[in-house]
Amino acid sequence: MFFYNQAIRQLQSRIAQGNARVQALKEERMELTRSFNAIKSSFTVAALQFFNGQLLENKDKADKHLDTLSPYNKPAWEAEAWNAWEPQKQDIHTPLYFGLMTTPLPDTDQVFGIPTIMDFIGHNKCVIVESGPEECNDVYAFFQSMALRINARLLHNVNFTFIDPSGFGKAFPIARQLNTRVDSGDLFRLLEEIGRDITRINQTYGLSDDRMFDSIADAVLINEKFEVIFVANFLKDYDRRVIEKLLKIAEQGPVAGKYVFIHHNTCEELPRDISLDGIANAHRVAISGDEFSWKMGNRQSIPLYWWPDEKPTDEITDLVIKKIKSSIPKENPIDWKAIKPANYWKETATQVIETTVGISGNRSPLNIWFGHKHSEDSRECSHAILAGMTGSGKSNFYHAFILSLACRYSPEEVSLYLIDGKDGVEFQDYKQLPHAAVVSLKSLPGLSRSILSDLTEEIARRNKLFSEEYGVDKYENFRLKSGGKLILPRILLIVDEYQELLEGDVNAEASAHLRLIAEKGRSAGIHMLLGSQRFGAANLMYAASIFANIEMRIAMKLSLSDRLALTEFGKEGKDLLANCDLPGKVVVNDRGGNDGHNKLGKVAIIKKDDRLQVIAELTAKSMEQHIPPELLITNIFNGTEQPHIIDNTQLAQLLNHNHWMDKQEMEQFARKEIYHGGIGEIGWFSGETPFVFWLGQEFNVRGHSNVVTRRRQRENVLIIGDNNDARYGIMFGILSSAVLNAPNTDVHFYIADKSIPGAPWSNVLPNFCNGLIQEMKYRQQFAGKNTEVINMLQTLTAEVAARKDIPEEERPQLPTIIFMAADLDRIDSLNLQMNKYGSPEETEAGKMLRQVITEGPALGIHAFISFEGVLPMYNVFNKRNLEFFRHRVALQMSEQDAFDLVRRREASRLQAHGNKPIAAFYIDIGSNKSSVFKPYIVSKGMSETFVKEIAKKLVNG
Ligand SMILES: Nc1ncnc2c1ncn2[C@@H]1O[C@H](COP(=O)(O)OP(=O)(O)OP(=O)(O)O)[C@@H](O)[C@H]1O
Repeated sequence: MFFYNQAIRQLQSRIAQGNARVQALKEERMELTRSFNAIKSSFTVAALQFFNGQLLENKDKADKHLDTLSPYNKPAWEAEAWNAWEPQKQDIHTPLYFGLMTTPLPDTDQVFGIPTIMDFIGHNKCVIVESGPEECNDVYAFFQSMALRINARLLHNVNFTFIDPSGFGKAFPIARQLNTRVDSGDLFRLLEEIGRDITRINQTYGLSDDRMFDSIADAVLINEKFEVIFVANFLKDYDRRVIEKLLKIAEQGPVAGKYVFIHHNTCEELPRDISLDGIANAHRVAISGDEFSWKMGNRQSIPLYWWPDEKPTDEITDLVIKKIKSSIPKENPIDWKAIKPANYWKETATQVIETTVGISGNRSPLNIWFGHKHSEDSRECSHAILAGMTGSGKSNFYHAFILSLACRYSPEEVSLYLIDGKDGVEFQDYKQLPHAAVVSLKSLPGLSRSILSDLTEEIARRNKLFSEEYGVDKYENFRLKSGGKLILPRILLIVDEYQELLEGDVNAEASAHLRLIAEKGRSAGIHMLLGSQRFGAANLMYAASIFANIEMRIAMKLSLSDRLALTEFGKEGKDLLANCDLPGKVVVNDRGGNDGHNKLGKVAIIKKDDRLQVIAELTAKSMEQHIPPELLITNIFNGTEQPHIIDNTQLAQLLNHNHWMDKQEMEQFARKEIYHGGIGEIGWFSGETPFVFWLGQEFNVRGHSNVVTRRRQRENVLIIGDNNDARYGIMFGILSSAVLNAPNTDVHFYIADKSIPGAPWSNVLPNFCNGLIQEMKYRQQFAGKNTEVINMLQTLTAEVAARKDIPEEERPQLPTIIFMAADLDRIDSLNLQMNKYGSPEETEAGKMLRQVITEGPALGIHAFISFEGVLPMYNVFNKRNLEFFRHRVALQMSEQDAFDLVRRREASRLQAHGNKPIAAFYIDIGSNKSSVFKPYIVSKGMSETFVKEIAKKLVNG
């Protein structure tokens, strides 16, 4: 019995044990189900289907299903899938594949596996991966994979930061292939920078847990990017400040679009009062030994084994990155919204000129302004500086800025001086812009400097005018006091590549001018915007005083070294600049770079066609509105090219007068200051029948070198030089000017041309005679053959004799005679002959020539004689005949010849800057006035156009 009882008890106990085991198994199963259900919530439908057993039951079906996954979420890096992959816009919120999870199925020897996919972007999550020291490399491999998957997901909208103080970056070989935040080497500073960025983004866009970075409209995000921060071997070589900062970023970052992956090496102990468990928003995984486990929150439940996503091969990494880089950045260019023509020119520049160039932050306008704002604590902003490396979008900035300004303000309000300091032709299209007073392309530094000097003179002129005539001390008060009676626009000087101005500036002239404009420009209503690759310039003197007056700082993408070395912005501005990684992104600060006033924005892009259309509309508007003609003059200067006579704004005044000016009008025009569109020739008295002939463009903005002849002795012109294109260009300029001085009743032409037949320049003078002079019915004679030239001299000497017989008081009525003769040394009978004593003597024909030269000018017959060199000249003239030429023009020649001809060394140094542009020297021996200029070019098409233009305007009116 006892035996049975004992057996029964044993049985009962085994039953109880069995029951307990069944109960335990039941509980285990229930726990398993609960856990799986919990896991389900973070899996996509795709994953669930595997979970439901399909992976095991039907491998084919499962494989098929795998095929439908996008490469982003496909386990393993399959070359085939990524080869076919096209980077394109996608839903950034879909979960991210991050490894394979397996678990042994209860009661079977089968293993169940699912791809794990975590909610990431937009889910306020960070990731903490724990590992022992042995598994560090597995974690780094996993991070590499994550970085590449995230990059493939977010394409150009993400930046990465890799932190690896103990391994000196070894953990992240992929870093060099991705866009990374610039690391100055100071980890704490880097994290501080990220922290400030988070604050700024939260504040700019009003972000919170309910309204996270990813939910802001795409359009607003044009200025911002997601950022993913990978942290290797956490705790080894991380100091306390860094740890605290990092954990804060991990917690706070996701709202502002900054996500952190931390690798926690568990062999390093956390400081006692710091716990990673405190990070509520972490996905946590652990890699320990050969067992991987998945924790849901803090709960360790079922034995799940996590196989982290493997590192992609180098080939796949290269392939994916290459595809991303060559895809077009998904950035939203901002369209330049033109103001409607009906709304052009509605603003006045009395206090400020201000315009929008793009948008900043949460869609507020990004403005650039100059002047004095009485609102906003009465601030002034006189000048601006813009820095951006090549490709940063500087050119587009200029276009957007110039044109939106030109649409808002009429040429009576704003006048532009545009200088392209380097080789660029950026401002080419603005030659037609009615606001452009000066457009200078490919300028030689000397020219650019002269523009600055021009502006400093204008400052002095304006300040004098304001104080003496209006009793005020600044532009704004002048505007108010003058009540619009005197029109004086604000002037804005824009110099691209301003550092070029300082090239070869031994006397620091440019620096001195810049300083003066910087300090004194504001009161005169003269502002400047200097642009360059970087803010400073090596040769800039007085930089401190210049920059102290440049309140507006504009920075686009800068080279790393320039950004780190910046002093023009505070800490905040420098941080913000890290965001300027695409063309058009810009940081603007209108308070001298002070923190708290930076705006990160994007410049609107304006296409070339739109640009040209706006310019055309503005030009048309300037015609309708009867803007004073002197405000519409554009002085064009192209540094390396010869100028065309059409670009001569003084001459254009005569041309645009639509009929020849009468003597009084001419006198008025000639005496008007060059700055106001006149010739600046105060000694012009119409009683002396003066004529003005232009030779070429001076090496300054407004100047056009000219010869003014009067009816006095010695008023002849010599033109010497072996550059025939230039020499004939000068003659062409003289003849064209003559036509503009007076109608056919008042000028006659005698032209003798002995140029080498067939030479390119040989038809300049005949063409002129046959074309313009004939068409406009000027009396003219042309001599090409030797005998014709001799006959011409006879006619002219007879004319001299006849004029002498006319009473003096009647002589002013006689028409002016222009006698132009080229290369007369090619006529033997004009060359000096040796007499029997061996000294050179004039021939008969030579004597006639001398008579015309000596007696002609006082009688209104002026000779314009040209030779290829000083020697050929001495074949025809005695040295003493030279004194009858008050006006002398020389092209590059030897020092000896230069002294002989123009008494100055300059003529031997004309081409010191190189072959282009060709330069010439003019001197008035009488007054010692001299100038260096670029002779006009005679290109056939252009000259004909010009000639036709003259005929059309002056004859037909
Ligand atoms: N605001 C913008 N938005 C979008 N794209 C822009 C913007 N600004 C410029 N880009 C693009 O960037 C490229 C470079 O622009 P841009 O020529 O203005 O730069 P840059 O700094 O003047 O360069 P470079 O000095 O080489 O002339 C162009 O293809 C242009 O279309």
